[in-house]
Amino acid sequence: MTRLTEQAFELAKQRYADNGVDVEAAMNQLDTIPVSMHCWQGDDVRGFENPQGALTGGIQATGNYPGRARNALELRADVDVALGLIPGPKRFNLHAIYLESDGPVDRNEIEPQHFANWVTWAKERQLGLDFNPTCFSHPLSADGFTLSHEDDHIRQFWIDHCKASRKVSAWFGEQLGTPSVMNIWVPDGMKDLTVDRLAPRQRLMQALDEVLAEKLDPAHHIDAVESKLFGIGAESYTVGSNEFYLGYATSRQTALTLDAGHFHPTEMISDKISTVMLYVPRLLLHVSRPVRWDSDHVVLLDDETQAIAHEIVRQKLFDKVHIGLDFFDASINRIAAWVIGTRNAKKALLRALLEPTDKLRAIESAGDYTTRLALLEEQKSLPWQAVWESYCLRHDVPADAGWLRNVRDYEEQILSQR
Ligand SMILES: C[C@H](O)[C@H](O)[C@@H](O)C(=O)CO
Ligand SMILES: [Mn+2]
Repeated sequence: MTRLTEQAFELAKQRYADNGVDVEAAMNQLDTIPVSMHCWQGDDVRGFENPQGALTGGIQATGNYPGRARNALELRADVDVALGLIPGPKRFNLHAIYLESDGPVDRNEIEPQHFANWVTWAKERQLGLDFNPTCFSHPLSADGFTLSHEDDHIRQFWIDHCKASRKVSAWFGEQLGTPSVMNIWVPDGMKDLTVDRLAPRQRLMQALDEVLAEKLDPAHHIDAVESKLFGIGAESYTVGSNEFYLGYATSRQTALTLDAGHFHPTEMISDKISTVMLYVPRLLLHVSRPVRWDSDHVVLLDDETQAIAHEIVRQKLFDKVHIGLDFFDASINRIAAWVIGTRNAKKALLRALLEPTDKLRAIESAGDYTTRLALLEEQKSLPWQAVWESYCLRHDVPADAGWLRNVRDYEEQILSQR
């Protein structure tokens, strides 16, 4: 730590202490909150099953920035660079299409062995892994339906894929000593006016029940379900709507996934956390940035990211909320995208931890809304950046934008050769 950074940190510590905030305690708490980085930022959601195939399911990675990872070795090398530039605890989130195998393996036949290299890699880095069945980019999802498909055989194929995925996920948890959160998202929906909006939902409910029928050890595996408003090509009807999954997760007591891009543009997931936590045992967050639609832009340190972090911290949901990221930008350096988005999620958490919440609560319950607003606004300019820099340096990662040099060097030496 340079003398200047040290001095800035000491002054910041004093400033926060005057405000009733223990900076060391905040930093220690931040050390207990992992952020799960998603594999799919590294290769535009292509995976290794059929990387040349189209990305379907109503999601899109736009841009053609050079150097995307083309295989698991490249993806692991790339994410290693990102991991080394982000302070504090991290996890890694895999989709089923990121399997490794000598020959073709269909989705309903995936097994833990196909992810053995990922587990070895995660063990070496003391990372927890999370998982997702991949119910898109496959010939049997081409007509827009998977778990809610009318055709029994196709529906069963996706049920079997999700069941096989649970086995992989539970194996991750067992091997790594930390539960894998497995998120089920299906793209099922219709482009245009839909007459029977009920039957696909009945089928989805039954299919999910079949997927979840086997009880798995919660120490190894957690089931989560993710709703969505609409997808490209499924603008008029989404089977797995918010109401569908809120009801499903509540009645089955699974975790509920809230993706920041999956609601109407003025609806914020930060405001949903306190509601849904009254009914579901756990939440998985897909922290993302929708620009006009579910565009999955890189996460910023913006009002909504901050509001999400405030909710987690103010309600002390550390053990009940799993923080995952879900963005994929192919128009900029993909490693930089990971670093920017993940550092921002962590900055937001740190800022939330530096809030004198009890004091603000007391002011609020005394009805002094003037002071509440004044203090909330003044806090934004307190010297949290000095705390962030010290936190980074304690974790041996660059404190400022210096991390970009590492990414540029890697780009010059490795990515530009791809
Ligand atoms: C690739 C992800 O699983 C996917 O983005 C899903 O979580 C989603 O948000 C779809 O819009
Ligand atoms: Mn998502």
